[in-house]
Amino acid sequence: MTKSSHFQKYCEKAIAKLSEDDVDKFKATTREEERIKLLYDVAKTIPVVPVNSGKSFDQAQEAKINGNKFFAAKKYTEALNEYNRGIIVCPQDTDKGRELLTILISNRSATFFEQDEFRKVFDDIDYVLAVGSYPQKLHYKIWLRKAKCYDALNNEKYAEETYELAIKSLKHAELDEKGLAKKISEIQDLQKNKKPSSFKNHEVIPVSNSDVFTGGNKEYVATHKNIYFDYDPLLGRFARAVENIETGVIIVEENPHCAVVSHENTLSNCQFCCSSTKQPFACPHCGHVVFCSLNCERKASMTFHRVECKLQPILFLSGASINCSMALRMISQKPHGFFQQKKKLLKDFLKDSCKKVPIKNQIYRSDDYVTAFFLCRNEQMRKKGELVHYSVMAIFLLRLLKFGGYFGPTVKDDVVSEEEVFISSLILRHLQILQFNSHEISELRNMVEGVVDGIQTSYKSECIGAGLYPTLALFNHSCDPSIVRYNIGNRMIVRTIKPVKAGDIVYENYGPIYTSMDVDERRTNLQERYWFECYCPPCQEEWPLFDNMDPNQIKIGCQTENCPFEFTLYRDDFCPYMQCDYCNSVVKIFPYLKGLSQLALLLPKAENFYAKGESREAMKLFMQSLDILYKYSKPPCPDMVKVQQRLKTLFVHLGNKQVGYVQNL
Ligand SMILES: C[S@@+](CC[C@H](N)C(=O)[O-])C[C@H]1O[C@@H](n2cnc3c(N)ncnc32)[C@H](O)[C@@H]1O
Repeated sequence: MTKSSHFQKYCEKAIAKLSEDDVDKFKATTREEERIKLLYDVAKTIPVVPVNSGKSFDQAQEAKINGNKFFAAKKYTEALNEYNRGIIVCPQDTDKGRELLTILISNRSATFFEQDEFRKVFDDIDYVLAVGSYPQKLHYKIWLRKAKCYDALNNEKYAEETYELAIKSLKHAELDEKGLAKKISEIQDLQKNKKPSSFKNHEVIPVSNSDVFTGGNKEYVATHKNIYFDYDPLLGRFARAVENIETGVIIVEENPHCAVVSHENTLSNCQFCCSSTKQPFACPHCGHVVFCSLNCERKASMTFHRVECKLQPILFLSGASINCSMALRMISQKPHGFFQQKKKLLKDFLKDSCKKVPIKNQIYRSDDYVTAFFLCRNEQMRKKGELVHYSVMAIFLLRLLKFGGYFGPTVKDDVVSEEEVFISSLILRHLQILQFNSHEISELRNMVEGVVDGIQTSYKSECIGAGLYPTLALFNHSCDPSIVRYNIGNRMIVRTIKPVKAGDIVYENYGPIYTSMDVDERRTNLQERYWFECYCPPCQEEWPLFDNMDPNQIKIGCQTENCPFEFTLYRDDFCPYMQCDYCNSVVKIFPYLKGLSQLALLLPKAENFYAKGESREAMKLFMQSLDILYKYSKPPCPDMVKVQQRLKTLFVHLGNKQVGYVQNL
């Protein structure tokens, strides 16, 4: 929750109404449902204030006029912004509104045509036809535009058919005889005098090793076959490597159990898949969200957005955190019958309360509600009184669901049914789960239009939303992690950022990194946010911050199996042999220095590719360099950090990217 949110203020006010007796009763509760029942009357005093739909015919009309002016002046970016704004706010509940919408979309397709964005022209024409109120007299225009796109893409057969369609549609055009003849001859000229198109398809960068998961993990379907999940009473569940895993390997590719776009990004990123879009598709009923395709619009409208259309702006305006939106989405994305059916199963599971390790022989899938339901809540550590705030929030979210029609049109706000109590109790559990398990969804943004692939350009990673990834949520934290994450849409991709040996724990990172935050701050941060004390090597051994690392220092591990001893050498001051203080074995230093000397050639080459934006080549050389660094030395080491940083940048560039980001359409 933001510091000064309305909700928080109302929440404090409501909680202040509780008597000491109420608080004691609350502390004595053992079940979420009891907590909801106990607090409903107090929590229902928090107002649910309806927000207007965000649709306006006049604003849409104004956007069309502005857009047309920009189009005529060949200011296509500005024209697009206006048409997009008009499309989002245009009402769709009257014939007049739908007709205006189709004209806005058609005009936008003309703008995309001028920008050689032919795929987008096709999508907009499909959109016009799906809305269905485009004036018949104008139909020839969209067929003609579509035919020209086929021409530009050298698709002769479809171009021919579509030109014919344009000619046929001219019978509805309101043209006089002379105008009609002129148009027909114009189209026939286009058919006859085709110039070979110079348009090249953009290179599609492969974004993941699609072969990784074929024959992959049979139990945890989103992970690489060389990962398994272990359990320890102190650490809970965590990931380990079955076999050695090299640097750069994708070890998790996971769709979210649920994902939410943050408030600031609802007009730039698709509500359904979180991808940024320059071609928004509108919700027919509200002007508060966008979709990146008709397909996403339909999938959202048939599931969560059907209910959230009315309630999401209220939730955002309340200032509640994104975890609250996710706790609600975990419900709104399924019909309430689904949870009623699961009720008995969940209650049976809960009786057997230590279901920490997933039930053997069951497939662990991120779309399975039971999987999400049993994610870590650190329930033994939570003080009962702390749940008062979460319970009040769960009741507010339940009331929003009622307001949005989740339980049907006739439910009352001032009373709560058993079914509603059950749903609210699930929300209360979701809030606790999300506190420890949610992940940011991010994209790279570059404000400079036109610079796309040069890695050296100034992209900034921005959080666009949050998601729950039940497989990734099983990874424990280290301040020196084994992985880097990025998103493609709302899909999470996780790659190794160092070589991992068979049997090693594979670590995630929850925010604090040893190179940029000192140990006390990291430990405090992790304790406050995730409720555990960090004992990773950087915390235990107090590794220095990157700025304090000595570039002349090299650490080498003793070669005796399982011996933890490390030698520290200095580049210009070393002896050929060293003896281990721990197991007394003697280690020859020369092979290590020889191994590391390969970097003198490799790293400048890698940097050169990196600077030129040749990311594939740079990636290969940096991965090779990292393997050498880990083979012949041990962290902390400034070269390792630098190479890992480069690799992270290169990997993250394979994910979501938005060029020419425009704030607030
Ligand atoms: C996202 S969950 C990770 C999976 C969790 N271990 C489980 O059993 O489901 C985060 C929680 O795991 C535990 N955890 C994560 N990293 C840890 C670490 N390095 N040491 C101890 N506990 C850790 C903490 O309880 C933390 O709140």
